[in-house]
Amino acid sequence: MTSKREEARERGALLDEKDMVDGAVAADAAPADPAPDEESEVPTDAATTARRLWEAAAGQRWRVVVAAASAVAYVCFSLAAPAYSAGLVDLLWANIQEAFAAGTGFVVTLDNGGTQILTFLGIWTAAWVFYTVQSLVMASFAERLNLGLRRQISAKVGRLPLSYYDAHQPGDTISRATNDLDKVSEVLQRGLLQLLISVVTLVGATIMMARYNLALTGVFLVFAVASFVLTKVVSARTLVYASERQASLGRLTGKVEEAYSGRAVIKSFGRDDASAAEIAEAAEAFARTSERMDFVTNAISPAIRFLTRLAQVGIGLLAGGMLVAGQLTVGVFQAFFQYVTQATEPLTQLSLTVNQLQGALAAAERVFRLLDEPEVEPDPAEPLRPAEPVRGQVAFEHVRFGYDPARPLMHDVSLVAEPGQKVAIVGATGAGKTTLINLLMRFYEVDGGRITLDGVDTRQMTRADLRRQFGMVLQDAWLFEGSIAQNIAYGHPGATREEVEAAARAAHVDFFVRTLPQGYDTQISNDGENISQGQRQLLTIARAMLCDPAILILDEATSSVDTRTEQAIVRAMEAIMENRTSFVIAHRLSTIVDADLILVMDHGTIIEQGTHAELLAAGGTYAELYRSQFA
Ligand SMILES: Nc1ncnc2c1ncn2[C@@H]1O[C@H](COP(=O)(O)OP(=O)(O)OP(=O)(O)O)[C@@H](O)[C@H]1O
Repeated sequence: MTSKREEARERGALLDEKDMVDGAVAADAAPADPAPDEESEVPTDAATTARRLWEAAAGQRWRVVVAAASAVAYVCFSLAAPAYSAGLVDLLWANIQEAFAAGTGFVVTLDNGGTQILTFLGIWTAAWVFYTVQSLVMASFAERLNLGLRRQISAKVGRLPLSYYDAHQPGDTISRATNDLDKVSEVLQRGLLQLLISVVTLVGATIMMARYNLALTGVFLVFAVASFVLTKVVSARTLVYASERQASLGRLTGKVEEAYSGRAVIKSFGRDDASAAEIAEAAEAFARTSERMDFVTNAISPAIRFLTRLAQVGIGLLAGGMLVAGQLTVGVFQAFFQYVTQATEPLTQLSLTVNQLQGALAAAERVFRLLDEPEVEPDPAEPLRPAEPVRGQVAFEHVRFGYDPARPLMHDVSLVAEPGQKVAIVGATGAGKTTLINLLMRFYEVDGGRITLDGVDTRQMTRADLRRQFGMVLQDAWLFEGSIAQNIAYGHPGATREEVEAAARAAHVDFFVRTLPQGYDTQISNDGENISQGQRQLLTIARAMLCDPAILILDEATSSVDTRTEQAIVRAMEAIMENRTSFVIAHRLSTIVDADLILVMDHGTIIEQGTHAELLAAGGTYAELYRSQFA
């Protein structure tokens, strides 16, 4: 949607020059920083978030159970392999020595160690199979959970009130359905079971070591505790740096987005250099935080590896002595080393995996926060409908409203638009013209009083029923990617080509469409950038024509179109208003002198209402405005 500032910039006669400049400068200076706690890497309530994720996984939980069982089986087989290899190596060693003593060569057969070698291979194959099963099952679990959450988000955004969108950047909401869910999925796939595997491996390998030799295990444990403490300290720093990096990335993308969307304003105010400098500064900050983050994460693994190598050297020296003294066999010696290697791997992983899990829980928490946002009031269970055909009588009865309930904007607005009347709304920028329409369409709910359509309170109708009675033609003519015919038929997808063309003719846009090489099949790209502002508006008039609504809301032609197009728009609007109640947000008083009712708004309230002649005779604000424009 075009921003208020852009709309204000485009408007003509009633626009205050100073507001326009202020608005544009404000656009330039608007902060785009995300709220710092929005992208936190630490969940505020990990237990609740984990429980909710578990609840969200209803129907999929068996997958976690299967994956966890497979993971444990994988660890058991991996731990069994070195122990089995100890016996195998000793057996082979004994057989080799025996063969040498007998002066015969040694050839492996099924009887002298071959069966054991095959069994050993079988153990590793089983470990590999279980690892593959857990990866596959966990991947499908994570993606299905994600799909469910993504569906919930997609349904949720339709139920969020517009006030939510006023208070949140679009990027934030999109980020919930993309980055955050991706993070949850990735960590669930790799992190969750990795944690289980790490813990079970560490404990299991240590027990196996202890079965062989307590002294050597003691040496290992000393180094293990030292590595664990080191990773803990480093991972705490990583969390801080990760949050800083995330925040600086948010600032950088915010600045780039701002520079992109505001490029015209930035250029018109000659602020290119300032904007580029801000981006460069944000990029510099991002590079600095990334550098710190990368250094810490990259430095930790070699540091831990150094410690584990020290452990291996220490254990090697000790175990070598024991081997020579005959306290250890060769098989046990090598098996012990395999356990040391198996147990040190989780040590480097553990703290970082915990960090990742925390980050994923924080991401999931943000997703749940979005899902918990208050929704629009549900439609009534037994909705009312105005009698068909809808006549189009609209009444505001003592309406009270404020975007922020603490700061009321409309105090007591009453008006009646009789069927078929043309109602013009005038007032300076920010007077509340759009707000009146927002309430009429129930984009926002009134705080007091009521609005009726043909005598039925609009809150007793479903929003869809209510909005079906309205056609809106806004200055911000929204077109989507598709053909011109599809764009015209947007509110009436089943319309035939003849109906589309008839609507286009009535909206005086048929001639223009026919000049295009592909006519009605011309594709509109990138929000209609290949179509001029005036033509876009004519297309949206044709769109409204095709729906044939009882009531029309028109935002009058802008001053940004040429006189011929403007005349076409005025003619099209006159045609579409015929025999319908219409609300016209007027920017030029010349076009509304024939209105049946003129509402003059100021500070959210209707300060005068009547016909042109009545208001002129009253000699109030309208009369003054009219004289200032036509004096
Ligand atoms: N979504 C919103 N959230 C909070 N305040 C808003 C919102 N939209 C408008 N306002 C405020 O409500 C008041 C009336 O705004 P409104 O958009 O109705 O004026 P308008 O007469 O249509 O102005 P313009 O001619 O510039 O479009 C203004 O003070 C505006 O700042």
